[in-house]
Amino acid sequence: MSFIQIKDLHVHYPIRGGFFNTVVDHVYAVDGVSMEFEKGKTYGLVGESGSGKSTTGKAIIGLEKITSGQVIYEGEDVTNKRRTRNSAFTRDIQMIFQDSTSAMNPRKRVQDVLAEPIRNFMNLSPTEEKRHMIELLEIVGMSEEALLKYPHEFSGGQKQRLGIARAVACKPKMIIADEPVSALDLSVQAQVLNFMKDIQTEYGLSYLFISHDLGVVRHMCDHISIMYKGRFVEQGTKEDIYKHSKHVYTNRLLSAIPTIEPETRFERKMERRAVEQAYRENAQKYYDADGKVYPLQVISATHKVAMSAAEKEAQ
Ligand SMILES: Nc1ncnc2c1ncn2[C@@H]1O[C@H](COP(=O)(O)OP(=O)(O)OP(=O)(O)O)[C@@H](O)[C@H]1O
Repeated sequence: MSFIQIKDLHVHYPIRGGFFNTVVDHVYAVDGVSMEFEKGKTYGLVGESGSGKSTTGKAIIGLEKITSGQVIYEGEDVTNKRRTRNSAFTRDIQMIFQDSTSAMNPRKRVQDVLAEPIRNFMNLSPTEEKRHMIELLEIVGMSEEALLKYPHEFSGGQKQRLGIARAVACKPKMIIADEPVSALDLSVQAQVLNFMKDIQTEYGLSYLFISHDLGVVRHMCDHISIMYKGRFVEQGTKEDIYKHSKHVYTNRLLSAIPTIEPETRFERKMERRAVEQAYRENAQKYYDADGKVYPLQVISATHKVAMSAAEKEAQ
């Protein structure tokens, strides 16, 4: 049973121009995305740069204005109260970014960074607050001394852990993780990912895991949505996506996962070439959810949509 539903989400950014700086067009960053989240599951959102992944995550949590669509939380429409103080949605849904420190004030010590969500959402005495902060640091494998340090005094992996500590401070139900490990070394990536899995079990968390890397997503996610030009072109379980993908676009992302086995390297290279060729031939077309390819209708300089059902029928 899903506890969050996203219905037909659109985020369009106006493009201004001309002498009077009027709106001349829009960037259709997210263009009709729907998804549902169940408790304790991990959902992957994958696509190449500019496909609209971050905008989707930020729109869900309320950091981007929604042009149209709905966010339903525990049966209630929270579309217009996603960032209101004291709302359950604001407390329960947290976000972490590629560089967690960019979301932390560099002039604040860790104790102030962690205290912020605690003071906003939990009514604790100063002693309880300190105890809670120490517990949070323990959960992310750090000691009490970290409380008096500044964010720049930590390594990349440690900063990501601090970002996670802050995100879980108020026991959220879901974390939207936008490329949480892509700025880290491979070995540190594995540590942070495994750690995220551990706290998921401990807190019963759901994740929306945003990444351009299908290799990382395979490690983490139960359900995967492939995003292309602001829309989902394919959605399914890990099995559906990695074993039975239908899309030329998904195939292209899959073929980009590096292999370390020398015996399959040559076949993979040839496979990649064929997939790349198929993608190039169809790059200007729309990929239907069943894997069929249709011409795009150009409706503005920046926006192209799929043909209507009637037009497909006529094809
Ligand atoms: N504030 C903004 N104003 C105008 N256009 C924007 C704005 N933010 C994002 N966009 C555009 O919206 C589209 C989607 O951007 P978004 O950052 O969501 O993509 P992404 O898939 O997360 O890419 P990346 O992996 O590089 O972060 C892009 O074309 C981007 O240029």
